[in-house]
Amino acid sequence: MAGFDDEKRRFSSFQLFAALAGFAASYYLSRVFYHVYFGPLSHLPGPRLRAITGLPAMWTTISGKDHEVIPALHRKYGPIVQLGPNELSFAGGAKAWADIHGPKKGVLPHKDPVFYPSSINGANSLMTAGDAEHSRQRKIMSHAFSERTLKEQEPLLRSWAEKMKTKLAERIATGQEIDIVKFYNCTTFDIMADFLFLQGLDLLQDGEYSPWIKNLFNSLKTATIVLGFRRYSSWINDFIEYYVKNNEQARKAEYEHFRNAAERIDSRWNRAIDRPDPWATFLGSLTREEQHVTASALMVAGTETTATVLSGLTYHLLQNPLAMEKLKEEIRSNLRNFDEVTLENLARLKYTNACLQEGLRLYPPVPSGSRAYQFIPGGTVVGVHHMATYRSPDHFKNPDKFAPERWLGDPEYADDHRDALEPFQTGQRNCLGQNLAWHEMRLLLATVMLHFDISPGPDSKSWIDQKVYILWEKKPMFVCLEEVKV
Ligand code: HEM
Repeated sequence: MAGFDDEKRRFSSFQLFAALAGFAASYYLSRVFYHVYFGPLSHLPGPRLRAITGLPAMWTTISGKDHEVIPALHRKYGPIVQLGPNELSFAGGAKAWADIHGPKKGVLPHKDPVFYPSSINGANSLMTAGDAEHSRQRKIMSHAFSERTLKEQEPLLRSWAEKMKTKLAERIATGQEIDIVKFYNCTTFDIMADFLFLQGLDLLQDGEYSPWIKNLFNSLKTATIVLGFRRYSSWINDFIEYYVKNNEQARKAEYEHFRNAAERIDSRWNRAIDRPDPWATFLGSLTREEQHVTASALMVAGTETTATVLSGLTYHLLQNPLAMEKLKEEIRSNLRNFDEVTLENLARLKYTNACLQEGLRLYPPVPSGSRAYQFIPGGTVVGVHHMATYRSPDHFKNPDKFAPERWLGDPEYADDHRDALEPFQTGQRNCLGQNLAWHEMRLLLATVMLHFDISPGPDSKSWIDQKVYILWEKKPMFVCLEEVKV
């Protein structure tokens, strides 16, 4: 009899559990059903599965395929695509840029805190600062990136370009292989370190990455995978925020990057130099903690980006020998020797500038763009997708073709929407370093083209087959260089 009672109790507990589970499942399904068919995003195009679950968006991100999958979705569904239950991607050209990022007086796109997690020391850089703090920091920092300040730093920039040229020539003499991507990276990291810390990182000296920079590149894939999971679920995000935020072991790579930048900032103030140091003014107006996070941010934002454009452009020039010849001809006929390679002279070279625009279009350094969030409805993450915009036939004729002429008034490309290209983003949160980036890109490109004939090395055609972990996972690009007497 007792056995029968036990059995009955067990049966009713099972029934209760099943009823609760059934209730939870139907509640969840009805919410999903409501969201997909009647919710505020229900009228927007995109695959139904993506409206139901964030899994496909997570998978696209962690498999490094954002740059292929999202443009393909835009080609199928149009300029607005729902990527996940609360995520929209835009590829609508100039209007999308203006609607999402501005300029709109007084309205800042609020940044997605998942994409821009809090820093190690709790201070904010421009990238993560809230609205009020952002305008204070931006005002302080904008002097450092003005044309006047950059002109003051011209000798420093030119000295690094000259060093790159010397080191490339030395490498040719040794007969060793030349990975041009590495040389561009070594140069841009040395330059940024020299601005920030008053001393380069000695990367160009041997044409090799230091452990700090190797660690930085290696950590991008893990960071993207963590980001994919954080965006998939607010529970996972909360868990990571709670358990990982102050766990130095779990954030080892981040801590190492931060410490490397912070230590060098501290020692910059004890270093005596005999050259102008315009960055002292802006860095000195930030708190020491802000200086640390700002240096950490600039050692990524102001380095790899510029080297990426140069690498992508070199790839496209190697695949388009006629364009390469035209570029060399413009540079060599206008600049007779390195003394004439000045920021002012370089800004006048039309074909050089058109090649760089085309390089930025075909291979934008942050291919997926950043995620701001706005209020359509509250909390929906929105962003303009660079690759989807720039490879869209709605905006550019022959979108996959390298055609610098499209920036030079060629009637064949008269209907291109040139104002859709905004690699530096628009609005109050656009790239503060774009003037510096332009000078640096022109200077390093012209230095290579003036002094060397460059031709493809082994496997260079397939170099472009890459994944994206926030930034391009750039492979080595081996090239054959021959020095030209100028
Ligand atoms: C071709 C090279 C570059 C490209 C394509 C580029 C692109 C961008 C983009 C798209 C943003 C917006 C990011 C976001 O909101 O998440 C940005 C922000 C920023 N970039 Fe660049 N960047 C380049 C080079 C540089 C350089 C050389 C520096 C400085 C040395 C720099 C400093 C910054 C800073 C400080 C911000 C944050 C601005 C703010 O939030 O107010 N960038 N950049």
